[in-house]
Amino acid sequence: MIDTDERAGVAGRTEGRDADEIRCRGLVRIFATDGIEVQALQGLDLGVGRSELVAVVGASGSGKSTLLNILSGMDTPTAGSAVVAGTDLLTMSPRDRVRYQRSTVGFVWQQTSRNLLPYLTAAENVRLPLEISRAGARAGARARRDARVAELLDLLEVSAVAERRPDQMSGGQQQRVAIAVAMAGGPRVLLADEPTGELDEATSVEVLEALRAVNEATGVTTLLVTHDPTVSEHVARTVQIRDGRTSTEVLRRVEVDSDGAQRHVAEEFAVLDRVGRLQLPSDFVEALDLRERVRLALEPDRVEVRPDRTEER
Ligand SMILES: Nc1ncnc2c1ncn2[C@@H]1O[C@H](COP(=O)(O)OP(=O)(O)OP(=O)(O)O)[C@@H](O)[C@H]1O
Repeated sequence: MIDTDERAGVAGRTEGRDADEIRCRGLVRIFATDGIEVQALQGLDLGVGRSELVAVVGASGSGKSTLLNILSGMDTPTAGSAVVAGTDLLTMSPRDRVRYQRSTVGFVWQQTSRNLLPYLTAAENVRLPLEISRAGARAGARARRDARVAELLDLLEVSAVAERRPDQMSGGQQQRVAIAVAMAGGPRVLLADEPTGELDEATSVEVLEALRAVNEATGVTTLLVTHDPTVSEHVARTVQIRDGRTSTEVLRRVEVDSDGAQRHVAEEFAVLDRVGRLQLPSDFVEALDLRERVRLALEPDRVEVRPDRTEER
């Protein structure tokens, strides 16, 4: 839970630093169908550091899938910039795109059918990308590939179902095998789209913990998108998208008090973009009945936002 209701603006971090493994700046994606334009992303800024694990949350239609489709190289933004593991996603050639999708990023999707081949066992599903990738060819010896498959299944704690096909596994086991498949090629970035969308609460926690374990063990930069706001209880950084832009961030850390007891502290921040825009949380807007115009005042240590009551006078 959020300990405090005070939401401080953080400048710069979400905007992305040059060293970030995922860096989106002013990302815009406009869809035009039947003469109607939808702005799915409206100048989104996001930076994810190397080896960081970040959850992006947002309501339906907020732009999560659009963002992930761009980061996975399946869609191209209308404007802005997106650089992932040194690859500029706006300028990459078709050949770069194939290489990017095969070796730079790994994906886990919500639907098992998109992650795993139904007629292969867990071990065969994990072995497949190794056999078709260059890394696998270099690794050469079959024994080394087998060792890699065993290592990944062990890391994801699914060794016991190695010889089972997807329909003989639970939903949580299927998603953990899917993470092993995504990690097989040794990607620098792991992208997960609603990886817990079809799972019950307990199994969702199990899959989130598996993603965290993989992130910690391998240092793969991990970004997952979900509509489930409770994900912030399991990851150190949660970024909220509202109307195609990042609006708030929840940062979670462990504090140890003088008696050695551990306490989880979560703080929510408003995101300030490069040109000074921030979105006020809707509950703040409603509480003070803020509409159209507000009054701003610069105090020595803060900026005040007050309702404009001019018309009431
Ligand atoms: N191919 C498309 N053509 C037209 N509009 C689209 C297309 N893809 C997405 N949109 C629109 O863009 C907006 C953002 O969609 P997106 O799928 O990214 O949201 P989301 O946050 O992933 O939602 P959900 O959780 O429901 O999947 C929505 O208004 C959606 O209708």
